[in-house]
Amino acid sequence: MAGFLEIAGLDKTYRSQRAPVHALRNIDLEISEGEFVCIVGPSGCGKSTLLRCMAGLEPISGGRLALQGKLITAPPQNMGVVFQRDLLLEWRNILDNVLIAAELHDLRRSDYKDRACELLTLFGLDAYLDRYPRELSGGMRQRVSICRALLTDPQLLLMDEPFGALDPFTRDELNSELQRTWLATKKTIVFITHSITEAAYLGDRVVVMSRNPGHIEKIVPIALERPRGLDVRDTAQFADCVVQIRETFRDLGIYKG
Ligand SMILES: Nc1ncnc2c1ncn2[C@@H]1O[C@H](COP(=O)(O)OP(=O)(O)OP(=O)(O)O)[C@@H](O)[C@H]1O
Repeated sequence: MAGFLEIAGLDKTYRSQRAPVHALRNIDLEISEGEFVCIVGPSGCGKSTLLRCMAGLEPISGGRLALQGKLITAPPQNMGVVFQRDLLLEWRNILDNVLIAAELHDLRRSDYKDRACELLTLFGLDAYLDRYPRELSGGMRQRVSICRALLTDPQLLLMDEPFGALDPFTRDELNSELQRTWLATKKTIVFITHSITEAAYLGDRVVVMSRNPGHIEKIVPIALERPRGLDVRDTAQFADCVVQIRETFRDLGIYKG
């Protein structure tokens, strides 16, 4: 479905007692249902701002932002969000942490318990239902936060640097798991990352952003077959995609390597 998520001429300026900050300028982006879109860009180019606007957590200053034709003015029901910090509640066990998503949507916990267990099993955490967050590794904690975001079966999943704090092995593992989940469920995913390789591995398209103020510089389609094994990253086709993205940053003077 074309135009599942529509962003047209979006502008965002933060206003406070200090000088206004023009964070986003004239963002145009149409995302189809079931698409996996990655957004990559240097620090401060407005990636998180854009995601928070999509999540209805930040008002826009101009332009249009709509999900399935409905303007986004508050967090939509059919959306899940995963942040870099897992935001788990330390005093709740893993199952109860996942079930928070039902409580937040005013849904009955008992109706979602089976689904929570299914998701935790899918992510290899079935032996940890009654454990507490402090007993889990960083990768396991982030898996729990993905299960929480998926609990109410949202059509749209927004992910802000979810694997940025993880070691490279765990990050690879979660990249594969996320792709597998996406292929099985065909959710629409918007995924923010600082890693060009991660973006090219996961995305159907990679949106390349630049700053001052934040804007879209280029959109690179990634025509690699699915499912993608991690070794796709060793292919010439993959290298071509990475070079296209990296060259954009080099031309902008952002990437000097
Ligand atoms: N609440 C806020 N009030 C004022 N300015 C803000 C606010 N949040 C972000 N900004 C500014 O907006 C711009 C974009 O910030 P944002 O966090 O969206 O960038 P980013 O690309 O996600 O950065 P990073 O990759 O470092 O997380 C920056 O100049 C930042 O200082």
